[in-house]
Amino acid sequence: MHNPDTILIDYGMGNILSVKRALEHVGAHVIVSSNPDLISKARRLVLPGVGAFPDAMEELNHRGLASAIKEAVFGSTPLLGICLGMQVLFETSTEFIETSGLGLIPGKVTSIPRERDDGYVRKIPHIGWSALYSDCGKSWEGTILKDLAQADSVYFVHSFMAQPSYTKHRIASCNYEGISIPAVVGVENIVACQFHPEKSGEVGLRLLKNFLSEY
Ligand SMILES: NC(=O)CC[C@H](N)C(=O)O
Repeated sequence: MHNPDTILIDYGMGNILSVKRALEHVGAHVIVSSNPDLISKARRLVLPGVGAFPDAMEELNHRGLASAIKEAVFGSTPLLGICLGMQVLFETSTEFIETSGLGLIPGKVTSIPRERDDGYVRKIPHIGWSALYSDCGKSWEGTILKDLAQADSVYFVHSFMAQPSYTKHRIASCNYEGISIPAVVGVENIVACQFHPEKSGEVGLRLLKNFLSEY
């Protein structure tokens, strides 16, 4: 039996319902909350997000959620960040204007480069299914990717990419028109994915189920 009470953090930045439905489908008892007290005491947290980085940070800060999330994470609460909810875990982003993030993962968020060395211009945003592969041959045991196969595909929608400062924090990447994009990162009790597990069919659901069992 999974420990109940996964708190899905509501900070006004989209896609809450589809993430809630997907988590419930794999057996989670989900509470949607924007209450800093509840969040700082959660058993497990999910931080979703769609939109722009500066807006997300503004919401997290003025609702008192940035400090609640940090308190929880420093107290070893497992946290899953999804898409923009992954990017805000990093130190800074250059989306629109350089903005500080939560700083829980060393590294920065920068735009996906448009120009390739051979002159080809990438389509931005990166929208669609891309295959995951292990970074530096790292094992996926004990992570949200447990039991997934190399080259299983997941659904991405983004123009920016989060780049961990340390390769040890990279768990999986995808190759988008010749550039390697970090797709899953992990630091201790934090794990985060750039793609949308709630839009990634069976593979996405398996990954959410792994979050409940492994974290
Ligand atoms: N899908 C999104 O909300 C994208 C998040 C972020 N603005 C990015 O472009 O990477």
